[in-house]
Amino acid sequence: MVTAAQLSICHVPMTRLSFTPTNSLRLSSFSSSLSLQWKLIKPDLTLKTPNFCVSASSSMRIEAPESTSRPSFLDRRESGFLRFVKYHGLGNDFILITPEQAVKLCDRNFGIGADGLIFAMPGINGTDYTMRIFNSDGSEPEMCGNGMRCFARFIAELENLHGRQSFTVHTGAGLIVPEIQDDGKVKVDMGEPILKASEVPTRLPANKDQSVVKSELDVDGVTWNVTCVSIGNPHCVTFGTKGGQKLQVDALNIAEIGPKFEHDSMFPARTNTEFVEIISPSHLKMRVWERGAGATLACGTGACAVVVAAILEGHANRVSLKSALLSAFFLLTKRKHVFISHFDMLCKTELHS
Ligand SMILES: N[C@@H](CCC[C@H](N)C(=O)O)C(=O)O
Repeated sequence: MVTAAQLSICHVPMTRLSFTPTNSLRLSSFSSSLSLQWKLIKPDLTLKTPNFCVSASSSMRIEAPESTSRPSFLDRRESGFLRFVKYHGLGNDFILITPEQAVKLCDRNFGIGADGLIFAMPGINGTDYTMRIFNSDGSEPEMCGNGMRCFARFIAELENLHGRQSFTVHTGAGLIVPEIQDDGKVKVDMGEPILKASEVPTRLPANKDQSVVKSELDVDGVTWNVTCVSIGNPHCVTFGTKGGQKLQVDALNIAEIGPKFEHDSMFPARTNTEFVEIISPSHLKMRVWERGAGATLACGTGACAVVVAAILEGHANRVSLKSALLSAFFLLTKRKHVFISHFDMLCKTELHS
């Protein structure tokens, strides 16, 4: 279930970027605001800038967002406090804020703590909204599956939308149309997976059809079999080493091996990496090392990439994440699209081909 946490953050009135809670997302000065505030955050017990302080005190509480007749939960504020909202999709967590509050707060010890920071912005190219996401290292990925599900819920809360809804969202990976179901859960058509090596992108030698499927990648003297897929963002999926034992993902030192994949010269844009254990032909287990965010509990684009790679390598059609909260499967139909959706503690990934 996607839940929300609210963190009260001590706010000292800002000279340049004062925050005015609003329902409107029509804002134009976001880019310059972001670059200004990005530099202001320094890890310290209490973060202080001339404009802003984040107190690591006991002011955090977790609560479900209320559904009231009030116009927006962002409008509810106590004097001297700003409300930030944090959502997670299966533990893959994000701070959702409006551009006026553009501050990097992903630090787990001295900020709110999150895998990424998402900006809900005005739509461009005729879309309803634009989603920009920043990894916890400050890099900007093209797309984020769980982030898009959280984004859709955030927009629904912000705009007081109820029932079945869908809207168009511009992302770095193009147009995405999340669908909020009647029960509030969000399904996202993640589009057609990209397999062409140069577009993933990867420098690994491609097969005749230009894809990199079950290819060899040397990492620290060990040869891994990998399949490279872009779900708008780059993924390297491995089911194990060449001629090695079946991968046992719980035993993997992901903090050691993950960065080596991420920064391998074969991946000019770095890569997200999914390590996958074949539990049975109908059940896969995955751990992910995310580009720019490290080990996370779940990854929507990663789950889609694993499903695609499993099909291409002929392994299986079900995926479960280490968090044990996620089980994914695919369906084959006429459109070659992958979908994620959320059913209580189940995240469904489907490949429509
Ligand atoms: N966790 C996300 C992916 C976030 C972006 C990723 N770290 C990247 O840099 O591509 C998901 O749910 O898809």
